[in-house]
Amino acid sequence: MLFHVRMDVAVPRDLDPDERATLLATEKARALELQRTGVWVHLWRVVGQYSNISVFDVSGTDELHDILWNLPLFPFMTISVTPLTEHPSALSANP
Ligand SMILES: O=C(O)CC1=CCC(=O)O1
Repeated sequence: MLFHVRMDVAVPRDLDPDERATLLATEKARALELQRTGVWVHLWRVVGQYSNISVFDVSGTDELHDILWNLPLFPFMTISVTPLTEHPSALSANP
């Protein structure tokens, strides 16, 4: 199942700089790992915002919830999820 996910990031400004660097590095490593396995299909920065738009390809809501809940940045993100299905006019639906 495909899900459109928006993550708005708000890391506290007073977070210790070393902690911040470690947090972001850990998040990046996890994001790269999930992209390499094909689960995190798209990861785009929203222009001018500390936000991303992502597409995940997972077995269902439980897997997606588990992935998002365990992201290192999860405590500092507001996340919104939209389930996707094939559009009848998409090329993929009209071979
Ligand atoms: O910077 C972000 O948008 C949050 C984030 C998600 C994956 C990653 O590496 O950073």
